[in-house]
Amino acid sequence: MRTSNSRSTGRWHPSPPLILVGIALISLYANQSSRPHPGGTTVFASAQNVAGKFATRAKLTTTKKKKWSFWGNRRGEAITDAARDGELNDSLWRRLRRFFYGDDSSSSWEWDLFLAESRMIFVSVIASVLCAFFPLIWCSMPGKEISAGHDGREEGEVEDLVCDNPEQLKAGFFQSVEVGFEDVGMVLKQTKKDRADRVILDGSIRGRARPGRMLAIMGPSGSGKSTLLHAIAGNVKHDKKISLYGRRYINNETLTGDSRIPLAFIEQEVTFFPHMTVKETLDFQVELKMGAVLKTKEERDALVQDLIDQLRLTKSANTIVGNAKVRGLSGGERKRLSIACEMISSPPIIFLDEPTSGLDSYQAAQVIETLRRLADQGKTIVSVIHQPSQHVFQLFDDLLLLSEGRLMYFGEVSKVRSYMSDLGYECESEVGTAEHILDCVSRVVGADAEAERLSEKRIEVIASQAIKHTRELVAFGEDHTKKMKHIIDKTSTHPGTNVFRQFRLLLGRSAQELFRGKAAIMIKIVQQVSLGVIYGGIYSLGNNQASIMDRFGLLSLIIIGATNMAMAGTIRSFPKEKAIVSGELAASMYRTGPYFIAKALSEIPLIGFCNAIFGAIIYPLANLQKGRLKNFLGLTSLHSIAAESFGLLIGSVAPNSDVALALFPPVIVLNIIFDGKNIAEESIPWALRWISKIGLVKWGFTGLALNEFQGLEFESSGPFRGPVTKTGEQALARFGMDGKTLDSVVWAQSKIVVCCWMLSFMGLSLTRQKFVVMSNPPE
Ligand SMILES: Nc1ncnc2c1ncn2[C@@H]1O[C@H](COP(=O)(O)OP(=O)(O)OP(=O)(O)O)[C@@H](O)[C@H]1O
Repeated sequence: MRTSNSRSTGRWHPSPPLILVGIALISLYANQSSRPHPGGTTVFASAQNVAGKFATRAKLTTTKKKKWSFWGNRRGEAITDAARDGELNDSLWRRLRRFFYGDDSSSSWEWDLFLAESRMIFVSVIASVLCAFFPLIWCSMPGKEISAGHDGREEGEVEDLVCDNPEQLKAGFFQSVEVGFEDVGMVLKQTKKDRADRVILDGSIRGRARPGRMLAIMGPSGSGKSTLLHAIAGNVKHDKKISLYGRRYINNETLTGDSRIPLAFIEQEVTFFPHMTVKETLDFQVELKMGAVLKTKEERDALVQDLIDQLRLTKSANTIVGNAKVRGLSGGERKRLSIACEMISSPPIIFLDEPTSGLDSYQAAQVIETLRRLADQGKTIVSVIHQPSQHVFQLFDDLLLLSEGRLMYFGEVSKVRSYMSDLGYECESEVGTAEHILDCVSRVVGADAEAERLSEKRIEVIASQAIKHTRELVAFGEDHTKKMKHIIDKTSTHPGTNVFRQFRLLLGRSAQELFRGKAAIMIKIVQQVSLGVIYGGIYSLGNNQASIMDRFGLLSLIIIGATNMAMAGTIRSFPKEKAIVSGELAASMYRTGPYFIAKALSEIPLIGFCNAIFGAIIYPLANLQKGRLKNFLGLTSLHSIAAESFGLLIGSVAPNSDVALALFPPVIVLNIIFDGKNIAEESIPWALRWISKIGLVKWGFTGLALNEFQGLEFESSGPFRGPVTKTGEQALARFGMDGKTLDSVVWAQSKIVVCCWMLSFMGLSLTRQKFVVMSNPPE
């Protein structure tokens, strides 16, 4: 544990990977739009190219070893000179004119080219601002601070406690931890002026959780239990309508409002990759979290076995975790597995939000007994618990009782029954304590008015007594101006192992999940076979004039179908995975880059296999051009990868699966409209032309059309559709595909894949959870 008196500024800084993503995107854009020497421009050169577009000095290096230097807007002239000298090929000029003007016929092209370049400078500046500085702008918006600065304290009063590695958590300051809190309140501001703000926690809440003890937070539904648990942990999700205040202490030291206590937080719903066994899940997490500390496999295996034994998971060690669709662990075992995962770095404090929800009484007792054993080892345990049995209730040491956001009791579990009796709310002998106290603090609604009034009065009495009682019981130092501690837990921002190991582990997990999901694989195979048979049964391509239209129709259907399947599949499945991955990224188990690459690579074999099945059926049945099957498989596979990346992008930026699914239809419709044959490039409105450049369907269709039509010859026999077309090249010219090459298609699809990954990476980074900072309680 390091300490320092410097206070962190707490502003978000654009991380180097994000800046690189921005630069790379602009470079790709530059390469796409102004490549003076196709194939000769390096990424470095295009990055410099972009710098030139920012009206700064730029040098362009080509493989021809020619060097040009020019200043800002002289670049247009330089390109003009180069073009005059024959250095600049004609297609760039055409592309520039088409992109910016919609035609390429003007003869005053030198001046126009200069204008076009100037516009590109403008577009590039906008793009650069959006790509590279958007994260900075976004995170600088009000409420985006993620660290110190909101507690109203002077500089120098805060001491940073920097925790660098998991071993440090166990030593020193965090070895044996008491967590205290007082005057905790939360108000939900209403946006409509005529409505009063809603009090969720009333500011009367105080208590402490001590090492070796278990604190239960109880209360009727909606009383604020989960909110309080998150508020103490520093985990309340950012919402500009929320105002949170209070004070928190660790071992009697005051914490800053933005400190997140280094604890294990086990949420109500924990999701795992369903096809991994208990042991595989723990192996994976132990290696990622503790790889740097536990260097040998024996050490890691020993920790995994220890966790399995402690959490009583021995019998199910080789059972898959499962989920609602796949049969696996029982609910209680899954809960204990989630505790085991959180115990890997041996945190001294464990917070749990309703660990027994959805479990039968036997399983609930097993989970709480497990927690009891951990408390007996010296851990500090705080758990929200809902209607516990008497046995489970008695396993806890302390109780914090809430009703309607107000404190009703804080103290020992063993004393609460007599405490309520002393207040005049005697419990009948046959009623359990937990049941009785919940009855005491629950408002009667919908019964007769008298019962409602009495329950209201009872809550008032208990609440006012609780404030007095707790003030006597829980007192923290009154000197609130003393130095505060600001916890910087670097163990939660740095993965425990290097990127190559992260990549290897993530690749293994993705592949395992994919290939063990036999039902999903079967569905994909059946889809491919049925589509192949349907298309093959309808189309039988000959060489007459009508076969030209048939070919274009079939290829278009193949591409639209492949786009639909790949994109929709990813959009449906990724949000579920994102829930797990976001948690793991937030816990900094690994970086986003290795995750994306591993995910994409793991899917390639299955994509290739499915396309091979489809190709093997459709090719002979539909009588597509012989000798082009290999290219066909490569192009459809690349297209599926691109469509999956696009789906990944939508899944990453969308806040939930509903939004992701709502985005799918407009995206696919736009793709189909701009697929290269539904609207002529010249007729596309200027502002929308970029869509056709990044159109998935367009590039996929172009690729298949080039592969199929090039080298084909058609008979002059009917039925006729317009003038006689003799060669495949003439047919391609109908849709403006003459002069295009398969290389350009592969290049464009690869750029789409890379851009989608990068944007998904940014999406995941930007949608990372932020938390509300606790301010000082009002005086
Ligand atoms: N961010 C928020 N925005 C709107 N309402 C909120 C927010 N956080 C909490 N609330 C409201 O505060 C109240 C308390 O919620 P909380 O989840 O803490 O209750 P609880 O006691 O844990 O309930 P349960 O036992 O049913 O889970 C609820 O009415 C909830 O709707």
